[in-house]
Amino acid sequence: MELDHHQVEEQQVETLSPLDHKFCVKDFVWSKEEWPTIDHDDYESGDNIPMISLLKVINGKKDEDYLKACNDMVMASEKWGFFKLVDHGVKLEIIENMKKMCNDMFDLPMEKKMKGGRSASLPLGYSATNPDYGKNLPWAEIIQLLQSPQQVVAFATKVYGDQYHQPFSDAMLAYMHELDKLGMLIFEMLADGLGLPSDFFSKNFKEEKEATMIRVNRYPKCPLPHKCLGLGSHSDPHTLTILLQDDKVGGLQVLSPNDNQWVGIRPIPNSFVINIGDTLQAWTNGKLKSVVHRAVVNKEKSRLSAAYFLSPCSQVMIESPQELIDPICNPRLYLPFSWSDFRNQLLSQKRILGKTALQRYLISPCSRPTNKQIF
Ligand SMILES: O=C(O)CCC(=O)C(=O)O
Ligand SMILES: [Fe+2]
Repeated sequence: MELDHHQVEEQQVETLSPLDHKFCVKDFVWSKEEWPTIDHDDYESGDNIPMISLLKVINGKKDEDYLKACNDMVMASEKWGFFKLVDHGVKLEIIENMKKMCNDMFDLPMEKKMKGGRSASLPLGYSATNPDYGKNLPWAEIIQLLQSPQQVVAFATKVYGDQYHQPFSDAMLAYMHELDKLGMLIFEMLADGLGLPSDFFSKNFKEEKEATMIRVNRYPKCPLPHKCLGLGSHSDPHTLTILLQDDKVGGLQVLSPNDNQWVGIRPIPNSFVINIGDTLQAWTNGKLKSVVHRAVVNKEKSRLSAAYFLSPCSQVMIESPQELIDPICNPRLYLPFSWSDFRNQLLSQKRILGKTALQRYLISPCSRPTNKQIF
């Protein structure tokens, strides 16, 4: 028998309820302005977002093919803030193993997962929905971990115990190691495409890995997908995001900087979606765009995504290079800031909706164009 709307809203949501509180579907209903306007599988308009292959790049030669791919990356990042990456060189086995380990963990009973539950002061570990969000709860379970091996092992040990944490820990660390390498290649390609020294970005990521992190989201089936969101509209504050979308079930939507319309990104097996974070937007004097996106849910299938957020060492100063500045037609937009200052500010803000985090570093907010997407 079909439930009516009211009965659906009153249903309990076991998979997203922490131990001490039972949520109902209605607790996850967002305010009307945020309701998705296009379905999770409406992808046509997103097909314009460029797809870049690294097939001819992985050999390491800086030839014509390499430079073309670098320019394509820069152009996509200027226009969309997003591109799709195929032939990326990360072994399928490493990706599949990470997905399996995360799915297995998400499948555990809540008491077990909650042994690795995040605390109020530190947003790392497991969480059923995101308690920071208050009114608009994300329809998602989340595992959020720093890249540091000690932290991964400590988390996995809390959930699985000393004897059984290894498969999870190894899978996560192997995945993050590969994504780090891929991230450095993308940074070098962006630098080459922008006419900067090749290591302009990548040299700042070398020693300390404390700030780089992974967020694995699992969005269960949702009985009310038109009023709920897996993840509300946001831009990623970090430098670069390497996102593994579910390879079958869509849900990632990008607010097109070109016409302010939501566009869905089609799932492509064995690909990554790359997007520019706020920090890289500031670092490139606004040339590369950090663009607002969100995750929508659906009634039929659960969906898994894993976002790897690359961040520089904490003391690195984010300051646009002279090459990207022209005092007359392209003046400096942001005050230099350290990643640790920005990160501390983000942690204190708890929840960032839309795209506001960079504003405090703007040199002259009033004289800037009023494009909501960019500033
Ligand atoms: O699930 C998705 O596709 C988007 C995830 C995302 O944007 C994030 O974790 O920051
Ligand atoms: Fe994101």
